[in-house]
Amino acid sequence: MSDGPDEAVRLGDVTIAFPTPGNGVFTAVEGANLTVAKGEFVAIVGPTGCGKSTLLNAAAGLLRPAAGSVTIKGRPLAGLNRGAGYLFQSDALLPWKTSRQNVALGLEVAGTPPAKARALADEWLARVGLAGFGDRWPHLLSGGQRKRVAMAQVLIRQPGILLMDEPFGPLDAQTRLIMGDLLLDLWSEDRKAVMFVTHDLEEAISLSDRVVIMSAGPSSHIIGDFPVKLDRPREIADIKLTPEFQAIHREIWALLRAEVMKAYTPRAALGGAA
Ligand SMILES: Nc1ncnc2c1ncn2[C@@H]1O[C@H](COP(=O)(O)OP(=O)(O)OP(=O)(O)O)[C@@H](O)[C@H]1O
Repeated sequence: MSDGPDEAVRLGDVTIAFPTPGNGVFTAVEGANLTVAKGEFVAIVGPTGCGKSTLLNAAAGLLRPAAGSVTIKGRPLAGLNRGAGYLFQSDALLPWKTSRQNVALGLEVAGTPPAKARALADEWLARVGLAGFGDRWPHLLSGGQRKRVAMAQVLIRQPGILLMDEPFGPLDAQTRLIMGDLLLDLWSEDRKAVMFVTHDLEEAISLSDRVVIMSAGPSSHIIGDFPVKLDRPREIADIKLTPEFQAIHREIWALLRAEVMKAYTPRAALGGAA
């Protein structure tokens, strides 16, 4: 892959450590390498607590690596990654604002005249399947509807890269499928780069162009990088039934399973310190 302009984000030999009580240090991620090209949808999967969110937060500029580099389109990231849009497990809807006001907020803060921001918010609400819900308060929306508003809130700002951390985590299985299809529909319109953290391997494969696997922590790093050559456009429920999907699932699970087992095995049993 070429350097710089074709890259949305590159994490080069990134190490991230957290202070622990008593002047200790906990190295969550060590020497992680990951490049996401423009237009590429990359899923990051790994055992619980391995450092997926930590890596995403480094790409967001929310965490500063102790060693290594984060570059955005070839330029070193200094401070927050302002070209990124974030979607987390819990949404950031303000309860005292309507759906329309929540979606328009980012544009208004950036200086778009309120009337224009609200008109664009209505357009985005329609694109996420919530036409006519502009006056609805967040507490009157279902979990899936709130997630749609949150998606519109992020996408309306036309981010260069989407950083998603288990965005559909709290939703029921059917709603997750529907939201995955919606995400793919919206993504296919202009193919932004996406870093998508999930613990769900099926979700990772069905959405992405590449699945990267992190080792069990601490000092987690990337141990597998699998291209997903499934046809697009994809209908998630259908694609999961194909032999191609099942073959790649088997291949990745063989690696991931071993890491998941390590994450549940006491360190002493692995020969490390207790
Ligand atoms: N601010 C912090 N201070 C200390 N330790 C932290 C901090 N943030 C994360 N960690 C630790 O770093 C490791 C990686 O955490 P992280 O949340 O990135 O994992 P994850 O793979 O996203 O987990 P999960 O799948 O359970 O959401 C964990 O052991 C966690 O306890």
